[in-house]
Amino acid sequence: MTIRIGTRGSLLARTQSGVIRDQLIAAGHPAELVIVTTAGDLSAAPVAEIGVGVFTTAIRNALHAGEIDVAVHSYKDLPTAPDPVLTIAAVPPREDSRDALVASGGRVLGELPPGSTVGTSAPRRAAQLNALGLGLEIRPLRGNLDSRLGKVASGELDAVVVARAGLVRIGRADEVTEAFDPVVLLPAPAQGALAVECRSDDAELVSILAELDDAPTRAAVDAERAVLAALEAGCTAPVGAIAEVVESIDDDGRIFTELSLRAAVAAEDGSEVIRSSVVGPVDNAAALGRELAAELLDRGAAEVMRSR
Ligand SMILES: NCc1[nH]cc(CCC(=O)O)c1CC(=O)O
Repeated sequence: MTIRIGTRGSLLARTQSGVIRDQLIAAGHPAELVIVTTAGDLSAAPVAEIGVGVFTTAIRNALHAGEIDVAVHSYKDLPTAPDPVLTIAAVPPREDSRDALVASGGRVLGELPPGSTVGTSAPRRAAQLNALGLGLEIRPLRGNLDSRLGKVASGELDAVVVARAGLVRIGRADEVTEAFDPVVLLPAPAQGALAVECRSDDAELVSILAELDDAPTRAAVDAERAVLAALEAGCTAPVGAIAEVVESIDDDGRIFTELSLRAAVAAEDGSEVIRSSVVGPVDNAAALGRELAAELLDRGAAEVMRSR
């Protein structure tokens, strides 16, 4: 039986799903891609308007209906609410989580004069860019990566900000003019990670896919998404979060691993940014995320998010 992998039709989606297909085939499991058209592919409106799940609902529906066996999602596009009949059977090793600038003339952010136009539709990116106080003009941006980059090449925009992982996957990482340190621009929860999903009752497939899972990436993403869920925010919220498994040394000089989590909530005009961080056990990642979200809420995160 050939495993049918549902994917969006964009170059990015087909490429990342193709990697999973190839890994399954290499492990002895015949697999093929099935293209599924999603609302996000049919509309050019900002995601904040067309709603959460625009890229993933149609693919999940195809899984529910048994038209496909596996879905490969960009993890950051998945709503935080779990689907009752589906399971994320694998979170493969994460690609670069950083946001990246692609600017004309090979410029880095600091070389863009006030008034420069920077394309992004993510409120999170707009908020954090505005908070830098560089006088940049943030412009809406949608569409596939190719058309986004085209707006810089054509001169319509001075720069765009996109996920570096996407450019790596489609082989265009060389066009990045600056990869942002998370201190400057905190990425979206789960940015750069994939979620490989199937029906929970498909036990054989669950165990086949589990071979592709990377435990440190899963822990990081669980923590980041728990922040988002606890803030009751979605993928279009002005919330950034990044977690990493790090090595620490205890009082007796023994090395052990911990999960380091940072998050930020920003007002869209950049007038306020609340940042916080926490370090804790790797095996309770979601609890760490909830702990950090509670601290952000204590410090006024709900008001800051509402201000957009
Ligand atoms: N919201 C669209 C989206 N979903 C996933 C990626 C990039 C790849 C990733 O984060 O895994 C992108 C494009 C972008 O944010 O620039």
